[in-house]
Amino acid sequence: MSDALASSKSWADLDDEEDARVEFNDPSSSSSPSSSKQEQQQQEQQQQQGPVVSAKPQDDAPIASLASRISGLSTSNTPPSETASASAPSSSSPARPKPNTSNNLFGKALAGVKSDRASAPTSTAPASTSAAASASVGESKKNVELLPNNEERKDKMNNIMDDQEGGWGTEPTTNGNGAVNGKKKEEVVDTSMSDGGLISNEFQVEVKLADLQADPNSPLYSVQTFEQLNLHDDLMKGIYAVGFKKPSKIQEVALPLLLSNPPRNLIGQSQSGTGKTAAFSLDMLSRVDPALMTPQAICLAPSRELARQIQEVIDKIGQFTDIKTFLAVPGSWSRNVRIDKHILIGTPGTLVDMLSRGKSIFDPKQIRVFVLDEADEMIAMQGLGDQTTRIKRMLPPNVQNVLFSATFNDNVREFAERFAPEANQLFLKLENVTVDAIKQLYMKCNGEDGKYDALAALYDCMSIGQSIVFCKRKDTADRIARRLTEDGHEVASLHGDKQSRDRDDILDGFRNGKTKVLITTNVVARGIDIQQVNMVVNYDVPDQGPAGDFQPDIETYIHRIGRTGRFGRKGCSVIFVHDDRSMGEVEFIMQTLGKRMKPIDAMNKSDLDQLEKALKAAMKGPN
Ligand SMILES: Nc1ncnc2c1ncn2[C@@H]1O[C@H](COP(=O)(O)OP(=O)(O)OP(=O)(O)O)[C@@H](O)[C@H]1O
Repeated sequence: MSDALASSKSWADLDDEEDARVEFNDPSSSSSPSSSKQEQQQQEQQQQQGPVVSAKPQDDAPIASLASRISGLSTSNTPPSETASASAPSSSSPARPKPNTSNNLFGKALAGVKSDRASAPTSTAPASTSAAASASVGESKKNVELLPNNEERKDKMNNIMDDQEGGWGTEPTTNGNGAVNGKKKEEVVDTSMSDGGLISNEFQVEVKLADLQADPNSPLYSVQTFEQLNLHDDLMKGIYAVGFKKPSKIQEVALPLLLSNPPRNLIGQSQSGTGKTAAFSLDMLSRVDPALMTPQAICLAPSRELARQIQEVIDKIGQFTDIKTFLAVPGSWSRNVRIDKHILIGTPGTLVDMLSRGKSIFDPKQIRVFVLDEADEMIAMQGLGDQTTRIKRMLPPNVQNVLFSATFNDNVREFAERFAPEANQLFLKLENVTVDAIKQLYMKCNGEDGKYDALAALYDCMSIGQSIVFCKRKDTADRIARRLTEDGHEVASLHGDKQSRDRDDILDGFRNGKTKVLITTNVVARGIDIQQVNMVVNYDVPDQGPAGDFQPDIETYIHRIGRTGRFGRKGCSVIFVHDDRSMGEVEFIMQTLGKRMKPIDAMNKSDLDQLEKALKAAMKGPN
């Protein structure tokens, strides 16, 4: 294939697609929006408050200093000299912030109940923009503005492609302790959240985390223990119950920032599968007052599947508290019934519906914490941003806004800073955004039809553990699922045109291991955490749709491949290339992320053998 970006017929054919941002419809079918136009007009007529201004800046220097010692993260409060300094581990702990028990709004919350808390930091240095964070923005600007076809890109591509010799299956791993391939293992931890929960998985995967969490270069590394994070005893019991031994980097750095008082906004970025959910869940669980029987925290997610998953995590970590959760998704609530649970987890359309009924479902003025998971998607102008902003305007001005995602591109980042003013900020440098344990491959296919043949050839590999195949369009997902089934393979398909109940059943079937291969759209590209997924196939290169000139959608690529390689596990991703344009797009992704992808041939036995070996190794965990 040539380097040129010749547009192909199959590409031009996509022009008539409806841009749903999340997934693309078969043009002949209709989609069902979560709130009707009429209801939206009613909601728009409602009186709305001005933009939220949040907590005053305060001194987070000890925490910023902690962040700066841990490689990969930069905070808005980190002086340049510290950010540039070594990433060596330190045994010293930062001063622990103390919840402000005199604060009326937060005084009775769980965070304030524990008596033996350390003092809060006292100085009042204002927040500043991190030099390291700015540097990473500059870098990403430089990369993202370019599409392939210039000299700089070619040079960079040559460097990336030159680096492709050698095997890619099971190379030995070393860490800061000198352990090689797990020889120094002390403990075996099963971190499966599915264990003992609503959904149990017969396909248990064991992983040894001790070495990874002792490696300063790992996003799972921390210098502290959960015990040092000043959490309530009942939440500590929950953490032990789910099997967490040590916080990840994002948990260790974000939690003190989230829990300090007065509450302050936070924008947090961390790689996929590094434990962001537990970080914001612990914040919400710490801040609500169990004695007050009304919603006090809202967590929004872009899909019902992710909202359900987050609810499950909160319920498990909060199982020793009296805090109750409510799932706010289409079909889960009644117009006549007031909600008396403490934490709402839901999708924006449903929350808009609920709030359009004034205070009859719940009183928005009681909300203290507003969390956006997958925040870049939730505030994106072309995405769910409208609804999210409308919800926010109905909340009290001093609500704590918490925005988490694995990706924040430059545009979204600016918007996030306006959405969550004066926030503590934790951003990754572009080169750290993807998880190294995910082996990224690309596969040349013989035209659009050849993609199906390649997928069928990969089936045996895909069913070694569990796999997710991402398509651009819902009808493609259905079509290839049907063909694979007719060809004797067991697969399920999931997308937004399915009934809610069916969607739940299909994902549960996949989560508990009954289905090994899930063919889907971007509806589960983000957030879904199924640890035994060891392979992701990008059947179609993700693109930005008509609004983005069909350019490659780097963020979606990162989230899709992030469905594997969760919390220290290994995984493989394969992206299909079927013409010059898709090749150019894959090169662009490699260039932007600075990561090589190895070519692999579905018809080459040796390649498939290697893939099989890598996938089997990935099933056993990181070691
Ligand atoms: N401290 C910990 N120790 C062990 N396992 C953990 C810890 N924190 C989280 N996990 C596990 O790591 C997995 C990934 O966590 P989570 O789903 O929160 O990732 P995430 O950062 O939100 O990813 P994404 O960006 O894809 O949404 C989960 O299975 C969770 O149970």
